Amino acid sequence: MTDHLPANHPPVAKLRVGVLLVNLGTPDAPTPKAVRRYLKEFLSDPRVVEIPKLVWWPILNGIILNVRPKKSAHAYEQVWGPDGSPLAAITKAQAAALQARLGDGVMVRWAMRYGNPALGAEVQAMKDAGCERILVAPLYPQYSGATTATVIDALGAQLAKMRWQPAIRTLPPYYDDAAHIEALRADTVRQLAALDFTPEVLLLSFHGMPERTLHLGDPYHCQCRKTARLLAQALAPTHPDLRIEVSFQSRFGRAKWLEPATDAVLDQLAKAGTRRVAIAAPGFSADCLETREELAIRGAEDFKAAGGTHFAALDCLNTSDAGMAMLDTLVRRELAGWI
Ligand SMILES: C=CC1=C(C)c2cc3[nH]c(cc4nc(cc5[nH]c(cc1n2)c(C)c5CCC(=O)O)C(CCC(=O)O)=C4C)c(C)c3C=C
Ligand SMILES: [Fe+2]
Ligand SMILES: [Fe+2]
Repeated sequence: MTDHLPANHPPVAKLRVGVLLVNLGTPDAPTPKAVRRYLKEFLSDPRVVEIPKLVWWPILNGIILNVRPKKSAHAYEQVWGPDGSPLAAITKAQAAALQARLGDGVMVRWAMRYGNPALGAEVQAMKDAGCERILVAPLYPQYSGATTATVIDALGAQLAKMRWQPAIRTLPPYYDDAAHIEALRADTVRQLAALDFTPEVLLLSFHGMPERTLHLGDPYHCQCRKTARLLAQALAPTHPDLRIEVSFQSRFGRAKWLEPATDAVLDQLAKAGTRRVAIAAPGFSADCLETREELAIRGAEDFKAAGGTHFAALDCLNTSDAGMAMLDTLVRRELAGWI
């Protein structure tokens, strides 16, 4: 069926279905230069920093991009692994594991919203490889304008450049999905059983957002709270004595962020006599700087400095059996009728 094409026409590939896993993004190297490039792209997105450009640009270019890259590069250095940034390495491994589960009829790739591999380039590469139908899956359980919506914005920008667009589906937020809660429950139980102490408190730490976004109608805060409530209910039968608390981490800038703040809660817990804490981050589908450095390193230091004796940061779902079974379920559901 290709004999009508001109001789210089690009090859017409076999039709395939594609799945693109997307996470936030990360620098290419743990150096101030690479971190600066990444932060510039990330923090120039008006969905992430909702301050008028005329006000924000001098602050970003004059102060933040001169100060923060050095500090953040030092933090990245502490978590950088042989495969690079944990966020990129784990997202890549999730794509490989999902590919193995879905088989050759589906092409699974991964992208970063900021940095590399770039989302637009991956969508183009999948279309070039014959994917006329693509499921784009932002790996954020809870929706927010600063995360999920920016993935869809970047997807739209790529589609706007394409003469021959693929058909698109997107994975909805899955904060309260039974498959998600069950994966969190099972993986938390597994990790708690492997600890060499019994925590009094399980602190569920979600990435923060400016509080203003909640009042403007962003559902993120409510979705975090619901994930936490459902997970607490699911853990109650096996862990009736475990106190479960919720906090928000990674405050950025001067505005008021969602509260209570993770560092303040760890401090208060220790000062009020809690000695043994486990912390989990059910808003992150993969471990990253914010979990491995901010929680596992700095959280442990702060908790112990305030009087705590035992501290464990649990892994995110990453490529665990429970996590991959969940992704398999969520993705197959969206691919119904396509495969
Ligand atoms: C999981 C959901 C996330 C939300 C919501 C979110 C909001 C948000 N973040 C910033 C600023 C920064 N975040 C940074 C890192 C970072 N953030 C998320 C996820 C969410 N962010 C992840 C997964 C990561 C880790 C990236 C990695 O490379 O491992 C950073 C960069 C690191 C640093 O310099 O501290 C910034 C800055 C804002 C302003 C915001 C909401 C408006
Ligand atoms: Fe963030
Ligand atoms: Fe941070």
